[in-house]
Amino acid sequence: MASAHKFISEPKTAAAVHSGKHDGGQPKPGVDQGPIHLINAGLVDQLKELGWNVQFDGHHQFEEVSAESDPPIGVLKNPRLVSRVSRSVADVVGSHARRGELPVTIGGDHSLAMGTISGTLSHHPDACVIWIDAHADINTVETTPSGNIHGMPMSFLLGLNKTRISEYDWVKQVLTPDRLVYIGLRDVDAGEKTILREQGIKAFSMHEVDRYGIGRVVEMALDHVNPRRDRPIHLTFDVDALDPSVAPSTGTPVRGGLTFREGHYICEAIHETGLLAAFDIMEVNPSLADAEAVKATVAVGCSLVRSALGETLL
Ligand SMILES: NC(=[NH2+])NCCC[C@H](N)C(=O)O
Ligand SMILES: [Mn+2]
Ligand SMILES: [Mn+2]
Repeated sequence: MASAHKFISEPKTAAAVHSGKHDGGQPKPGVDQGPIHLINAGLVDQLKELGWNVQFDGHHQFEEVSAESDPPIGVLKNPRLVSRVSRSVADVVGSHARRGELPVTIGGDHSLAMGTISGTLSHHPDACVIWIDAHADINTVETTPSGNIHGMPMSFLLGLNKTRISEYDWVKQVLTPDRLVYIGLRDVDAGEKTILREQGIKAFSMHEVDRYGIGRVVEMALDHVNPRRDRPIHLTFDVDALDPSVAPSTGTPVRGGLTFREGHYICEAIHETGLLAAFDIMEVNPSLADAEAVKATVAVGCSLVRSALGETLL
């Protein structure tokens, strides 16, 4: 079919690996070191071996915002730092996308998705978002139980906050609830459940993964956000979607998660659509486990990126 795969008629060959060294969206130190570990594990060369022309931007040195000059706004913690870092990530991802490259962002905490998704949508306004996570990260200023902004990026992207925080005015409300789908959820706050219901947002929790199997779930997720398979896809993957036995070194682990294969299957299946426009791997925190568990988490982070960028088993 000529029209079905418009977006892939020119296959992408250039990947821009972008390091989101950032921890301001949550309280546990170390998640800003995640990208250093993935790069040191050889990710760039691994992608080159897959045939990609890889440009590594280096570890981004974000503007410093000292804790003293960043008091909470309402309940939001580190609000200026998170906003400024995400904003510069949006610029970087957007400019790579405009050059026809596939931006791969290595986090860092998941508040960065405010930036990565804003960047993707600035170039592909019709893109859809597939969000792989134990958490929905859709708390609003009104519902957040923690004030940690890594639990909130989706509320800003969808314009759900009733309280205006002018620091976040740059986040344009370009995504619509029908172009978002979740897979892997199992720790969703009460306020978030209400939002998902009221906004009619499609979510496949671990319950649906158990019931239908991951193959059917990915197909149903794509049918929902991408019925004609013509929308560019932004795939954002929080490693805590995986079971803690697979990815132990992360800030908010939740038992009962995706298996190693289920996680990789998602990435492989999205690659097969030919529609992948941007990929994020988030929340690897190398300081929360012993050396062996850290190594396993970093390795799985790298292999998820490889799967999303076309590594196959045969
Ligand atoms: N990106 C993450 N790991 N998010 C965890 C969010 C946890 C909780 N729902 C909160 O709002 O604080
Ligand atoms: Mn997350
Ligand atoms: Mn999570």
